Amino acid sequence: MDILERLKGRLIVSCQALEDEPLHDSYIMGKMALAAKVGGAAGIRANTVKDIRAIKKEVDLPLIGIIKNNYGDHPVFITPTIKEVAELVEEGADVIAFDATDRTRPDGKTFGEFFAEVKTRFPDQLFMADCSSADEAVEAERAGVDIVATTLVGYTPYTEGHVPLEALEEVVSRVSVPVIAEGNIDTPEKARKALQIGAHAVVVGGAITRPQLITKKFADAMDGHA
Ligand SMILES: CC(=O)N[C@H](C=O)[C@@H](O)[C@H](O)[C@H](O)COP(=O)(O)O
Repeated sequence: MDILERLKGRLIVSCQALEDEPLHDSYIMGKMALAAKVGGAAGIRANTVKDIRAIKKEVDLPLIGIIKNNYGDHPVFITPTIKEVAELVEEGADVIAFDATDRTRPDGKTFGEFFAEVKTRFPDQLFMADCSSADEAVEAERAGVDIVATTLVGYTPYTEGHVPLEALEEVVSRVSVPVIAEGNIDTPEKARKALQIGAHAVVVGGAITRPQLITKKFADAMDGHA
């Protein structure tokens, strides 16, 4: 069965902890991925070569790889240049995701220029476009990506406050490639709703793998009762 077929209608768990997060450790991300698999996840999304290697030791699920790289304070940081793409191809990531927003990248390229170069160099690789709007998803499809995702809805200045599931609905109505719902899907109900809207699969991160955020939800809800 091909990768997209294996992910259809299923949950993908994003296992990420950046340097400033309590669980920043590749061993822990490997175990998070194992816990996700035991719980029924069909795929994993992971950041960095180190984490991908640790996760592959624990699970044999389809993997969406990214490399978050900060070039100064440039706002495009999810797999921003072809250098990070090449590293992920080398690691054998099943799908490679990258920022596909309508913003110039740290090396001065537009998304279109970046992806044309990527596709020429790695014609057989599956690619997923992390978008913030339906217009960007349409543009990414036109450029030739295999999957579009709502990962960055609300994270660009021009989508601030946009509701992820509403954006998903618009994306689904305007593209033909599979759409992955990702970003602020923080309840099982929202995940199911995303599939009903027409998402091919759903990525959940923080609500499963960032315990500091989960704890805060409880602590906040209990505030004022001590
Ligand atoms: C905006 C950004 O940097 N998003 C990142 C993309 O890889 C991750 O930090 C998110 O955790 C991931 O997209 C899953 O989303 P959520 O954790 O909301 O379920």
